[in-house]
Amino acid sequence: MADTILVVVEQRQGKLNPVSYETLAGAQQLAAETGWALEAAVVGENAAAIAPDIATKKVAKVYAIEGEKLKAYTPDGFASALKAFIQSKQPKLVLMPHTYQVRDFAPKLATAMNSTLISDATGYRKDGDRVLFTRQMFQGKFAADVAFTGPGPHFATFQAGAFRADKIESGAAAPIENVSAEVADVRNKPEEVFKEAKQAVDLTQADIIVSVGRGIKEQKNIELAKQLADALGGEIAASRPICDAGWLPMDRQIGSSGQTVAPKLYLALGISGAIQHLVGMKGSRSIIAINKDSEAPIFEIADVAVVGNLFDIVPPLIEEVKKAKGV
Ligand SMILES: Cc1cc2nc3c(=O)[nH]c(=O)nc-3n(C[C@H](O)[C@H](O)[C@H](O)COP(=O)(O)OP(=O)(O)OC[C@H]3O[C@@H](n4cnc5c(N)ncnc54)[C@H](O)[C@@H]3O)c2cc1C
Repeated sequence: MADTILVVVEQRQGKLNPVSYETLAGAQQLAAETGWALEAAVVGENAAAIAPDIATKKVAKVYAIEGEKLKAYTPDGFASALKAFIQSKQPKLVLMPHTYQVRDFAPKLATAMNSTLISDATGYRKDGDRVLFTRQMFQGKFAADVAFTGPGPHFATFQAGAFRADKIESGAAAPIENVSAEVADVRNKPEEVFKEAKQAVDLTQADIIVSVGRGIKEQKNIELAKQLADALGGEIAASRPICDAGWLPMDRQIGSSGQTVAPKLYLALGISGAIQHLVGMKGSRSIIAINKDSEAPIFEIADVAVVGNLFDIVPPLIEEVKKAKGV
């Protein structure tokens, strides 16, 4: 077995899913700590068009795996092509972003290889020679460090926000190898690509998020946070109690049972910082928290901690943002 980490990045319809960069950043970190080589693979139609971008990200090699039976995504097609490829390369570890598509085919792939998948990991840690993967248990009440046993290749997926995409290192253009996929029978009939309901927002793509918690007190006060989000050109989001109360739609919830985000700026208004919330936003590049309780746990991860009453702070803040933007 080669001392190699293989990252399978995700492309859909010729576009790289940006969470792939986060997984690559995590894999680069792990490769640096273990001394293992890092390679990447892109699968499906247009893989060869995506590969050059990945080749600039400090990887030793990129494989573009294409084939007639991979033109449309199917779990059978992807699992079969990757099984043949991974069997031929024998990496120690295969890492993937925990996307809808990956959750669809990765269990099948790992099982087909008599291997194990640790899914939705929020990070990893080295323990001597072992690499432990951290994942939530019991609906986010506990975080467990999980280790692989038995021979590899082993499979793990990383949650969105587990690593920061902007930490990815670039390198000299790595060689690209085009691989003609070996695909066994595809039993699935490709359907239209899954899209979330139209009204659903994809907060993972937002640069700025203003998030409200129970400190906002009443539904009518949500408007204040919306005004701040609008002034900043950001999206509004919330902690679970706000969505449970129906003050904002469920697709705006951040946390272990909501979305995981990593915006450039996360502004938390009256959010205490329960672990179930933190796991959904701790990867944000910059966190500003406004809370009247100086002991609020959110301050442990905040870059800027503002202790005070949000109703005193937010209205003048909106005015200052508007002034600075010349609105
Ligand atoms: C299985 C499970 C899954 C969960 N999943 C999620 C999830 O996905 N997302 C999530 O968010 N939670 C989740 N939770 C709930 C989580 O445990 C917390 O209860 C929740 O995050 C708390 O929300 P909050 O911070 O808005 O409210 P609180 O904990 O009540 O905090 C309100 C904060 O506002 C501050 N405050 C009050 N008034 C003001 C004011 N005027 N100005 C400034 N600050 C003020 C207070 O000091 C306090 O810190 C989950 C729980 C469980 C058990």
